[in-house]
Amino acid sequence: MVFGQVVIGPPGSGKTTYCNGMSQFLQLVGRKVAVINLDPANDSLPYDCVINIEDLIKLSDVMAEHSLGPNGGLIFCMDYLEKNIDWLESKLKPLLKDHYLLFDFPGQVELFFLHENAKKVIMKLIKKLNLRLTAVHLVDAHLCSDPGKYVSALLLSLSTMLHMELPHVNVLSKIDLIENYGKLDFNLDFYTDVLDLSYLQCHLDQDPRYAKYRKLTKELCEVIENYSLVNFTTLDIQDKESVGNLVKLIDKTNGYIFAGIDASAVEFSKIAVGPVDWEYYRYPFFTLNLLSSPVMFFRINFFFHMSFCNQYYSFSILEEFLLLICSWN
Ligand SMILES: Nc1nc2c(ncn2[C@@H]2O[C@H](COP(=O)(O)OP(=O)(O)OP(=O)(O)O)[C@@H](O)[C@H]2O)c(=O)[nH]1
Repeated sequence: MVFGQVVIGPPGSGKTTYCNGMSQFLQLVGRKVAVINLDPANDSLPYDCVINIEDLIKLSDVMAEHSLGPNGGLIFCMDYLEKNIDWLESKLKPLLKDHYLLFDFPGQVELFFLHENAKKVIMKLIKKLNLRLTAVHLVDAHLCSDPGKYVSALLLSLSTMLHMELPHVNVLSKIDLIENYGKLDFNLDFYTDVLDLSYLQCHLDQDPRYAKYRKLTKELCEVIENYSLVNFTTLDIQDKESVGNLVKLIDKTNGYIFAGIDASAVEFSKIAVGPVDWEYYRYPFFTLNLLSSPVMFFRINFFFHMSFCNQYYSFSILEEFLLLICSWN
C-alpha cells in the first residue's frame, strides 16, 4: 500500500512551500518521499521533483497554440493529463515500492470543486495503483481577519471536500503571520473548530445598506453549519512541531499509522506512537459490553474513529462485531 498527500488550495496559499517543507520533514523522520509536480504553471520549483507535468505538457505551449489564458490553459492541461494518465502511471510505478507521495496541484480552485479532470486523475491513480491519499487543503490564515473572507474560505473548503471525496484535512497555512493582520475578533479556536458561526454576524458591517449582505452571510453560515463537515488545523511550515502535528493528523486520515509497516522504528516512535493529543479525542468513542451467553462475557471496545474533517473511518473490528451479533442470535 502506498500513502501520500494531494496538496491543493487557492493560489498563494503555500502549496509549493508546503511540499518542500513537508518532504524535508518526512525525509528527516525516515520516509522516502517523492514529490510530483502536477502544476504546469510552477516555473521555479524549490524541491527536487521526481515527476514533473512539464515533461508531458507545457502551459506556455498550450496558451500559445490554443489562444487560451492561464486558467483555460490549466484546465486544458488537466484534461490532457487525464487522457494521458498512462504516462503518469508508468512514472509512478517504480516509486510504489517504498515511497511516500506528495502531489503538488495547481492553485486554480475551480479544478477541485467544479471540474472533474483533476478528481478523475486522482481517482484513477487511487484505483489502479492502490494509493491511500489524503487531500490537504491549504487556506491562507489571513482570511480569518475578515468575517466575509472567512466565510468564503469555509465555503471553498466545504465544496472541495464534497467534490473530492477523499480523506480530507483543511489547513490554515502561514499561521505565524496571522497577527500581522491585526487582532482577531475571536480566539483562534473559533476559526479552527467552526462550532457556532452566528457570532460572526455582529462583526459584519452594520451599515443598513449591507442588510442583504448580512442576510446572505447568515444563510451561507447556516449551510456550512448544517453540513457540519468543515474544521481546520493550523500550520507554520517553518515550525517542526506544527508540521509534526499535521503529519500525525494526516497519518491518521490515510491510515499510515496503522499500515506503515515499511516505516523505520525511529519514525514510528517519533510520529505514530507519540502521545496522542487532544485532536484524537475528537472522534466519538463507543464501548459496547455484550453478554453473548450465560458463561461468556464479551467486552468489545469498538473504536469508531470518525472525524468529519478527516473523513477517517476505522472499522477494523467491525467484522468481529458482526460475527458476534450473528453468534448471539
Ligand atoms: N511566513 C510564512 N510564509 C509562508 C508559509 N507557507 C508559504 N509561505 C509563503 O507564501 C508565499 C506563497 O507560497 P507558495 O508556496 O508559492 O504558494 P502556492 O500555493 O504554491 O502558490 P501558487 O503556485 O501560485 O498556487 C511564498 O512567499 C512562501 O514563502 C508559512 O507557513 N509561513
